[in-house]
Amino acid sequence: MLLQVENVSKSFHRGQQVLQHVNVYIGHGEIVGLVGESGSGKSTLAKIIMQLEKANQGHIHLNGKPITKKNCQSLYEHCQLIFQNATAALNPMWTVRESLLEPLQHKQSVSNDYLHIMLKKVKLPISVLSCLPNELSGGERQRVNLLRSILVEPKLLVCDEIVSSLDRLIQREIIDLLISLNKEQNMAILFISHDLKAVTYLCERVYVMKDGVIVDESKKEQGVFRLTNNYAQKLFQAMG
Ligand SMILES: Nc1ncnc2c1ncn2[C@@H]1O[C@H](COP(=O)(O)OP(=O)(O)OP(=O)(O)O)[C@@H](O)[C@H]1O
Repeated sequence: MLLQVENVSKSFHRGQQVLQHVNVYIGHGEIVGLVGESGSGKSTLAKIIMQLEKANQGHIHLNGKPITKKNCQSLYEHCQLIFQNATAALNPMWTVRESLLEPLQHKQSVSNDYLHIMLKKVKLPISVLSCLPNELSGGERQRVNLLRSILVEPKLLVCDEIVSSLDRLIQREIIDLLISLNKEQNMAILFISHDLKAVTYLCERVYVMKDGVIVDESKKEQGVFRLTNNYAQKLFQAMG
């Protein structure tokens, strides 16, 4: 097992229970979806997995080892988070080259050849290396963001609504890119999205969250999820 979220609960200061006894697991190289209405707690769970928020209760295990604030360096070597707002994720003062190389500082230096190969993989021209984020389109920025995360060769990529703000064609390209990265590098993906069509296309398994509770889970069989919970069925039926 790559990632195990065990019995995680979270409430913020106002006392509202945002996550309740959440259990989620992700196998090596598995692509798993997490869906649910706005405010159901998906991003909070992503932040707890990445140790950006502290759970009130429960544990996170990576490769069978508990993750804590103290050993989160190993977490960041193996797990990367990308979120919707690609603009906010990139330093506006840094060129694309600087942004791409920054997470690799503690690793051996990366050759230009390797960087060029990887740019090709995410379908970006070499010329973007000298650009600032504001000189790129939204889709290009999200690709830079994705490349920045995959250069460290993570075992798990947590994607929080990464395609929502992009047009359909670019969404599809990014999703197909995720599929090829999953195949080539056996990189597991936790794909958090409102877009149930994208989730059905990309993910092998899905969790459905409602008001901070995982209400259903299903593997994909013959292209569809076999959901049993009433709410989960309605959610997927609504996608048409
Ligand atoms: N830092 C915070 N302080 C207080 N409440 C918070 C904080 N972060 C999130 N919440 C609350 O937790 C609940 C869940 O938010 P969260 O962002 O996890 O939902 P979500 O399912 O990711 O929603 P969306 O799909 O709209 O991104 C919301 O009611 C939100 O207001």
